[in-house]
Amino acid sequence: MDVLVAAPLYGTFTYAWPFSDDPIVGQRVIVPWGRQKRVGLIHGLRAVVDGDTGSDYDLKAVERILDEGRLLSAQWRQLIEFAARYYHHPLGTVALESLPKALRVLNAKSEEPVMVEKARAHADRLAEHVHSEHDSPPMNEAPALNPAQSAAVAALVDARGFDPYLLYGVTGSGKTEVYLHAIAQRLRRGEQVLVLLPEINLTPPAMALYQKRLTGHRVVVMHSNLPELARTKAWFEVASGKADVLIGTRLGVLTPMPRLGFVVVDEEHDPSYKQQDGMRYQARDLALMLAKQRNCPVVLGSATPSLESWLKSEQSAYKRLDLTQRAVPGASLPTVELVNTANFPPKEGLSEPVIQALRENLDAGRQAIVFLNRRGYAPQLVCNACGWVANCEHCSAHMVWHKRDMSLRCHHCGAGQRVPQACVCCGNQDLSGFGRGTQRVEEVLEGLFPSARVLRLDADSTRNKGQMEDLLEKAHAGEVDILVGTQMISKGHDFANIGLVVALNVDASLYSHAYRAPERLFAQLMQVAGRAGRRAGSARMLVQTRYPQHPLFSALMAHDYVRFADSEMQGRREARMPPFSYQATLRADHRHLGNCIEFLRNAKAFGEAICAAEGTVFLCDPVPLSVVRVGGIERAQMLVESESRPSLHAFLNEWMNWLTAQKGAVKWFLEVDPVEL
Ligand SMILES: Nc1ncnc2c1ncn2[C@@H]1O[C@H](COP(=O)(O)OP(=O)(O)OP(=O)(O)O)[C@@H](O)[C@H]1O
Ligand SMILES: [Zn+2]
Repeated sequence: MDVLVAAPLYGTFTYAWPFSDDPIVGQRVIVPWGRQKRVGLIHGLRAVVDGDTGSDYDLKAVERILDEGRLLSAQWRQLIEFAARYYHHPLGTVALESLPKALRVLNAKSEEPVMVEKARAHADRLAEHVHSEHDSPPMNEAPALNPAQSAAVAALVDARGFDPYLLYGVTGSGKTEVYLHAIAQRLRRGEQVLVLLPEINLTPPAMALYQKRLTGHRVVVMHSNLPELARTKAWFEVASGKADVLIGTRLGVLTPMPRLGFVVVDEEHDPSYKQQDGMRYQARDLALMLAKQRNCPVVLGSATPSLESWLKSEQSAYKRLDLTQRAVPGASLPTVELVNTANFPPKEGLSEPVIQALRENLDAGRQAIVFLNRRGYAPQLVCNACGWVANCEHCSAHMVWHKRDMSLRCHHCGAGQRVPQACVCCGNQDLSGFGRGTQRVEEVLEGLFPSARVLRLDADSTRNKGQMEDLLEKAHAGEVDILVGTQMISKGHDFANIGLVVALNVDASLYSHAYRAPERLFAQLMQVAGRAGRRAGSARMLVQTRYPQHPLFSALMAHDYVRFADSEMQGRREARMPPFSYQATLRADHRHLGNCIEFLRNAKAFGEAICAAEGTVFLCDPVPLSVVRVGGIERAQMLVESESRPSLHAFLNEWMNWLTAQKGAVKWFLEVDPVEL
């Protein structure tokens, strides 16, 4: 019998079956694995004929059966198989790592953790799902839809079979309301619904809203920060078909949903849908594949769609649903103003017009957002005498100064240390921070507006359990006057009283060499602008920049996504960049960069031999990553491109055969559709 095991090896492993009950594909078992035991998943059955091969006698036997019946359906395996194939990742790893930990990791005594039985029993106890066309769930407190929303809902309710939609709705246009109405109707047909959100911090408000509206239905949430038991319970509820709606971050897409009938991907443009380690999948893309396999409609929603999705809608592969107005009567998009820092040099990061606007906004009793995408106090700690800069010992990066806990921290490898009393080079005690992060801006704001309640929301202030919910609740309850934060506060949240948004530090991304940087910056600025003016009353956004003439800003000031997308698309088309070409990168990691480069050169030479005849796939030269060393390991990569997706994958298949055969100390991995280059 063929068993999948989580191991960085391609293929299945064959074991003997010593039990009288028949094995079932999709059942979990315990198998011996070297000197250990591991959870395996039965993937295929094959009859071993007596004396068939000489190796039969050393075929190890399955030790225990973990599930009474089939745990994982053929439908689920179909998606997992697609993902493994498409991302060229070992199937066993993909399959097992998509499960909650309790279902794939044995306890210290090599037994299944008790948690699994608890979670399973919990789901068993839940009432069997019943539905009827007549028991319309009461949509409590739902506002009456406007005509554009109604049209969108009608399309999504009527959709049958695989049918992708792009819900292009400006910020605050009531996309959530469209999802809710469509979902309520689809639930009446007994369908299960998957709702993907890009970030954990968006799940608590979504959960509260969905539960309130969809009374009588079971709504569960799944993300990587859930306690293990809660996640395992949620998994069984969804996989048994007892839960009706799954609200999840990207890992939600890999959860089995037997009654799946509708898929929603909110904020589809968001880079967080891309997994950045292990199998580097794009959850939005997998959600589309899922909908295709399950033959059901899927809606991608955004005010700033990814160029990939926008192109599909232009080619009519996705049907577009437009919401062009804000939903709340009297609400309007903020006016966007640029503050030229050449004319208004910032003091401590804030220019005079910004300070003035903050003051007026406070006086008007409204909340403000100050957005900058850099956490910590200062990105560098410098000696004012000799110019020494605190660098990470393990990475080619500066240490970030975190003033609250007097530490220096590396944002690449996580290394931390106390701030030195004096320069380690010359002994001078005059050290200062260069540049500013959210903590420093928070401090500056507290100094400027002593009576204002300033609150910081970033990865550091929300590290402890429940902290993020508490802070967001405060912001929603109006117990905060100025919110300082990273992209965490910039998207999705429906704040009621934001009268002003200030964007700082945007210039670096304006002229970044990364080809997706403008797309990302534009989306970020549109999204954070979108937090303002969501109820009646006017609102402003101020962007501090040295380059006010940049074309990105004129589109931003006009809230004109389409103009921006058109011009960006034009550039990509001319340069044959995605979405007009398909890419993969091969990364190599080793203590010495030279070894990485040599490995990649060999891979390139072999790759060129494969594709020489065809000429449809192009291999670029290996290059070191911009942050070359992280945690003592040096990294390099090479890009592979093709204008044809099938050609690229045909090439990658062959290339993988060579790569997997390589022995040596260089660690490598392949990334398909990379976002960071
Ligand atoms: N038809 C309606 N009438 C009145 N208010 C509405 C209506 N539809 C939605 N709203 C309200 O409009 C606000 C914004 O809606 P929602 O959060 O769904 O916007 P969104 O399109 O998801 O925006 P974003 O892209 O910025 O996240 C919410 O407070 C919502 O309750
Ligand atoms: Zn480091």
